[in-house]
Parts: sequence; structure tokens; C-alpha cells
Amino acid sequence: MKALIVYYSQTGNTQKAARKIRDGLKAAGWEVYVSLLKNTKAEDLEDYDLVGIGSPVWYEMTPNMRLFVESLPDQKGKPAFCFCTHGTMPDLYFPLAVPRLMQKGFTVLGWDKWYGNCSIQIFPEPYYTAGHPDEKDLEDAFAFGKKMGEMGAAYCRGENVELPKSPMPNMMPMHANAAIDHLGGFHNVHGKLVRDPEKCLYPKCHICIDHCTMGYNDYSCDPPKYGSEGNCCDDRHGCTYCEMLCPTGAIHPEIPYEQAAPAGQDHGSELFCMVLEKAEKEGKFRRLIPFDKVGTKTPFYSVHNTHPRLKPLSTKADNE
Ligand SMILES: Cc1cc2nc3c(=O)[nH]c(=O)nc-3n(C[C@H](O)[C@H](O)[C@H](O)COP(=O)(O)O)c2cc1C
Repeated sequence: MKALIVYYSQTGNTQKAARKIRDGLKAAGWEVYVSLLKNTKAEDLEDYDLVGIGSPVWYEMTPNMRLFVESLPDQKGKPAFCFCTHGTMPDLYFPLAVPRLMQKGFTVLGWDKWYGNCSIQIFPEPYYTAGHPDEKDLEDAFAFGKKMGEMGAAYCRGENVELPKSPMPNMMPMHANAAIDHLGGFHNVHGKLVRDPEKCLYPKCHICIDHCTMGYNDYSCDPPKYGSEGNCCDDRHGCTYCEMLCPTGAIHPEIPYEQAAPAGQDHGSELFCMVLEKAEKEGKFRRLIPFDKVGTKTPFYSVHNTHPRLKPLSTKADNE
């Protein structure tokens, strides 16, 4: 029997989880193919008996994954599972993702999540969840994959499989509101991203075209298209991936990060600490970095202060 894992990952956390889930599925006897979201077509799912869908939490599913799921035809009961990695506030992911999968006709066998380090330009570096997912998280991911494999096999044999109840949100409304306020009411504090054609190396470089989460960019047309607005990017989840990957700084925020979120000032640490301390008390979070070592005064952009700030992931080991 064949299983497909489709995932999206920017900084590698979800990729690590996807690979361990793959190993767990293999241990349960499945032949597994792991596919990056951007290389996956809706019709690819037809060739598989079990499907796993994973992404980071960006409030809920990343928008590219959500659009992919929405584009799928009726899956007629095909068994599926979903997973994510997340920073501090993952609580809306499964309550939104699981019903989305069910609406597409999947039989959802289970879901799981793991903490992941968080790389957001204006957030602390190192972040509170630095070090995650660690060995322990990945052992859990393996066990989850094995369990999904065993359940999936039983389901495919026509056996009675006990399905989990739909997840309920566990987010205190004050956290949701505070998160929205913190994100500037869903506007980035640094404004939109813009592209400076003078500094851009296109056509020699096309990294921001190849790796845009939403496939917005095309500089071959006239006028060139950049970002969600065609001439700028107003992504309200805080995705600044193209800015991070750009080797020259041609893509930059309207309001320089230094101005929007000055290093040396504290941005939102009270909320993060409160949420994580609660999770820790409930046994859901393991602190791998002492909170006094968290870079509350050294935002990501100030530590990764040369371009590119980040390199895209290699997917070479996905199907080993
Ligand atoms: C644009 C953006 C939005 C995010 N939103 C959330 C969020 O709402 N809740 C949360 O817990 N983590 C959030 N995170 C943190 C990521 O979910 C976390 O770092 C994840 O492990 C990244 O996975 P990746 O390495 O596979 O890209 C966000 C990260 C980014 C870049």
C-alpha cells in the first residue's frame, strides 16, 4: 500500500517532522512518497491509499496549503492525517484544518503537532521555542507516523477503526485578540514589502520567484508582478520569505525593520511567556532554552543582518 505525505516548510521544522512520519509509516509497512507542496498536483493523490498533509502554523494552515486542499476534488473517504509544527500559538490549526479535510471527503484518522523554532523578522532571535523540534519531538513524530500507518492499513482492510472526535479550539480569546493586536490587526508593523528593480538581479537570480509561498512573482511580464498586490506584498501572516532569501536586499519592507521594531526594545515577550508557561504547566511544552537567553532585544533581522538572511531548504533526503 502506498502513502503520500504532502508538506510545506520554510525553515525546515515541518520537513523534519514529515521525514520522521515517513519513517514511522514505513515501519508500519507502507511504501511512502514525500512531496513538497509546490511539486504536488491534486491528481497525484489518486495514486495513493493514504495521504498526510503538513505545514507550519500560520494562524491556521499556511495559505498555499489551504488553497491546495480547497482545490482538491472529492476524496470519497480516502484516509488522511494532518500535522503541523508551530511557535507559541497553534490552537486554531486543527479546528480549522481537520474540518477542511473532512469537507473534501477525507476520512481523517488523526492529527498531531510539535513545537518548532520560529524565524520571524521582528520576533526574538533566539526564540522561545529554539531547539524544537528536538529528538524527543521527532520520536513522537515517528510514533505518530507508525500509528497513522497502522490505522490506515486497518481502515484499508475494511476493519472498524475508531476515529478521533473533531478538535475544538483551546485558545483563550484574550490570546487570539492579543495575537491579532500584536500583528497590527493583521497588518505587519513594517508595512508592505516592496521590490527595488535597481537592486534586483533578475533574470540571473530568481530565488524569490521560485520560492514565493503563493507563487505571486513574475518579472518576465510588463509591468513585472511582485507580491500579493502585483507591485508590493501585503501578506498579513507576516510572511517575509522573499525578503529573507533575497541576496541583495532588493526586497525590503516599506518601514525599515530597525524603525518598525527597533532592536533593544521588547516586542511581545509578555504574551509569549504567558502562553508558553501555561503550556509548560500543562505538560505540553518543554523549554529547551532558558527564557532569559531568549533574544527579546535582538529581533531576527538584527541577528541575520546580511543578505540573504536565510537559504531555502534542500529536499534531497525526502525520499530516502
Ligand atoms: C509568517 C508566519 C506566521 C506564523 N504564525 C504562527 C502562528 O499563528 N502560531 C504559531 O504557533 N506559530 C506561528 N508561526 C511559527 C511557525 O509555525 C513555526 O516556526 C514553524 O515551526 C515553522 O515551520 P517550518 O520550519 O516548517 O517553516 C509563524 C511563522 C511564520 C513565518
